[in-house]
Amino acid sequence: MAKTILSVNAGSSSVKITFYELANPPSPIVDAQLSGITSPPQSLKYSKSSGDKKEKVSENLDTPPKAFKYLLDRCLSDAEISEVANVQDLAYICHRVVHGGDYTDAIEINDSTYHHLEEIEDLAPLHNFSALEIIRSCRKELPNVRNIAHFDSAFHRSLPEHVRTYPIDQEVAKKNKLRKYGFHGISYAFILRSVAEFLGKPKEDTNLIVMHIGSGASICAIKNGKSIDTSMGLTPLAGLPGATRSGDIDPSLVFHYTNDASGLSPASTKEMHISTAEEILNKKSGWKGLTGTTDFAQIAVENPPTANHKLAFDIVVDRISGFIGNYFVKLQGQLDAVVFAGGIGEKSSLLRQAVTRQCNCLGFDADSEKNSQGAKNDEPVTDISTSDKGPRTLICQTDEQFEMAYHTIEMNL
Ligand SMILES: Nc1ncnc2c1ncn2[C@@H]1O[C@H](COP(=O)(O)OP(=O)(O)O)[C@@H](O)[C@H]1O
Ligand SMILES: CC(=O)OP(=O)(O)O
Ligand SMILES: [Mg+2]
Repeated sequence: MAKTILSVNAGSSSVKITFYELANPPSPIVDAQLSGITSPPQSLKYSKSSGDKKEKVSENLDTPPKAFKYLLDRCLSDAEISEVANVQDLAYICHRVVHGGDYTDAIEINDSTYHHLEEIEDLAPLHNFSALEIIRSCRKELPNVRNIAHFDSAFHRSLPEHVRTYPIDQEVAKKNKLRKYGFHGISYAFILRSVAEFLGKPKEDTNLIVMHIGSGASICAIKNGKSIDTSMGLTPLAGLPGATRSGDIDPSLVFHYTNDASGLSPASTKEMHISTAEEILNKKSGWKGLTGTTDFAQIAVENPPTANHKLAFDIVVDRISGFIGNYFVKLQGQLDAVVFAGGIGEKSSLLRQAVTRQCNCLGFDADSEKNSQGAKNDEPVTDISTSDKGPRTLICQTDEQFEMAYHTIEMNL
């Protein structure tokens, strides 16, 4: 029996798991995704070679660990895919861990690396806590399987010092590890490889502005295959607004919003401590704070249902365009392509249209017909540019689970 590899991607609004045959490149067997974790009802998308289907979920799976357990049981109990039924054949479980602190590459989890990850959990409690809980349960339930942690922050190891440093007292900054880390790096690594291949260029010669726009949204400037700036910071709160995250605001705002900004949020638990300010800016802001919905498909429509829906759309377009202008300058206009990715970047033609129109003066544009047709089904990269000249406008169907499986095999552990 061939060995298998499982990739687990616990995001802010979804958990996605994929089983692969352990081969180079890894070949997918089954993929199960649960979305709507922050806004019930949750829905399950289940895909294998015989086709895709959507399934209703009757249990309330409102945390990533609950969703992971449900998805795993769903795959393991599928009699049609005998390849994954036997957990003895599972060689690796790859885990997406958003914050990797100073780690610059993926690592195998053992007692010592696990404890180190627990120590840096406080840097991003809202993100790392769930991933660590999933890792803990895998180590306990499947003790013979090797667990590999892949970090969103690792891709940004190349950020220049003047970009990653905050202008604050450097003694405090060093002691408390306060700097820009950046996230969505597993996705950026997949996109860089796929786009460089599509353009027929070596990664080392490729310059891109890439948007990963999903429930969490960020943007990255890639120069000669390396991240030179990105919009998220110490935590995934900085930069662009997200489904429930404010993105950049004046930091003083929190003290005017609530008198109790530094108090413990009622959402804190014995194991996970978060302040009221963190809770408000991470969970109660973004387009949910503006409109009440976390679903961007209800906001990116021709006729928005309320003025606040239109405002939310305009804010997102404005903030994205601002970063594109900034990164265009940092790349000195030497740009091969502008890339849209992530749940929203890949699916919302309206968002792509509005952003490319706003940035039209930089020499790239989207063809309205190609843009409305969107990403081609089985192809990672689709070109939606208007002309053959200038930087390409691309959609990339990013795949963090694949990237983790691919990189695990590449690491040759
Ligand atoms: N057709 C669409 N138009 C606009 N937004 C969409 C569309 N389809 C899905 N989305 C949005 O994509 C987001 C989820 O993106 P995804 O990258 O999967 O999120 P995450 O990984 O952060 O959980 C949700 O906000 C959802 O509403
Ligand atoms: C880093 C981050 O925001 O991740 P996600 O978009 O998956 O929530
Ligand atoms: Mg995601």
